[in-house]
Amino acid sequence: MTNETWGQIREGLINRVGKNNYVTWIEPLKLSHMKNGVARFEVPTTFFGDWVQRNFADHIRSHLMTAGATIDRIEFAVGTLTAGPRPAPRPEAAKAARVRAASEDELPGAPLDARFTFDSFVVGKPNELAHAAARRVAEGDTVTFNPLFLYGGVGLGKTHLMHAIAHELQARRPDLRVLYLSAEQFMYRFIQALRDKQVMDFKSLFRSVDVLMVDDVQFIAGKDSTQEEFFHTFNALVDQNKQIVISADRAPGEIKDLEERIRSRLQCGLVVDLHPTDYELRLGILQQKADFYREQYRGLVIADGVLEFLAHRITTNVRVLEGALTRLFAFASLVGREITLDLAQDCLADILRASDRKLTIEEIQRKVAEHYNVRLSDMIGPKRMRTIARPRQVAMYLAKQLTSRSLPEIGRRFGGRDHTTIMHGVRKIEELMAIDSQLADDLQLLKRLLQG
Ligand SMILES: Nc1ncnc2c1ncn2[C@@H]1O[C@H](COP(=O)(O)OP(=O)(O)OP(=O)(O)O)[C@@H](O)[C@H]1O
Repeated sequence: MTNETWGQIREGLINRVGKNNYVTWIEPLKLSHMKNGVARFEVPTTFFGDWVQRNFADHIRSHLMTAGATIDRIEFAVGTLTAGPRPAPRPEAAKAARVRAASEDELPGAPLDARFTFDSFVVGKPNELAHAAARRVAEGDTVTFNPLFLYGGVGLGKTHLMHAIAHELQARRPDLRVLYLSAEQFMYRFIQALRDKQVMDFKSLFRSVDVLMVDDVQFIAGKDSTQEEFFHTFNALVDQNKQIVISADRAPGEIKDLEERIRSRLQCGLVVDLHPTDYELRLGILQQKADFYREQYRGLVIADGVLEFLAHRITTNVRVLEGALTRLFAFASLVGREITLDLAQDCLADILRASDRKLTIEEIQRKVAEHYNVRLSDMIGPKRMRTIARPRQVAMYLAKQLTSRSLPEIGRRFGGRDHTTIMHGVRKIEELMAIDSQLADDLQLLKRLLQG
């Protein structure tokens, strides 16, 4: 394959990586040679090569393979043409390319996943506020809250919502310069700019955007100079009334080793929580994905009750839920069978087992404390009055019933109590349940809440 042929086929990558990324990172690549399963591209800077390697090499490789080439590896080299008819670039040309790589027109964003749109985002009680706030930002008209801070546990849709905002903005307001990247990529770029003595370029690039979206911001906690730079970028953009969207796995106040001034700035806008999914949301997501798979695997039948079973049993996170459904459809199509409950149990045994194990003693303590309106710290503390000791025993009982932890392990999580204390608590609750219907009802409710 020649560089000219590459020039013709590379356009197909626009759909995979998005227009911005295509122009910034794919177009400047020159194919220098392709032999022995290695495709080598010429790039303007080492940073450029590293970035493309990390973010787009897999896409490029699979694109080349689709075009009929056999490629095991993609390599990037700075301005060295080792084969082919093109002469090696002159130093001025390399410099011009470097300047272009950092010029204002190129945004160093991460690729957007085309599947993460508002259309494919299922809204339920746990995420309705985050969704509404994201929609508002995606209108791109006025900056009402700055920053929008989205947080929540693993796999609950933070990245999905951020990509959806970016897609929507690109469609509605193509004039806006929207930059989405992870906090890790922000740091990586910053360090690279320091190393290449291009900090001014870095600063002006990040200050020139209209919307900045930084995913997983907890990553920069404890990284002093990155935090410092982030803080200045943040302030400069807020001063210009440019929209910022941030995501993290926890609330700003709970991110350890984050400078106080950054924490307070992050709290200035709207902080919204993506709560753990509930049964209805999980079922909604499964139904949407199942519709998609029915299209892909025509003729496959999924028995009634299977989706409900999965929504009930897999409560960890949406990524696991999706993975389970993907595996189920793939497996059923391979063996040519209907997707029944039995098939699901067989095929997903490991996921179902892992999901069973996920309930933690901390969650039990939290739920019980909430239910009885006592402090979480009292669950592990020393207070002996009945209003506190009884809920604590309830939590001990549930920990024994709903987790596979041993009595000494449970004891350790209840403030280092002895296993005999836990045993006593469990027995006490068993006795009381038989005579106290209110307590029996409480336990039933708590079990239901905890098991999803
Ligand atoms: N409400 C939802 N509707 C449809 N799909 C969802 C929803 N929530 C999450 N997902 C899907 O679950 C997967 C994980 O979501 P995402 O990557 O956005 O999670 P995250 O919160 O960013 O997780 P992490 O903390 O690991 O970065 C994605 O495939 C996403 O499309």
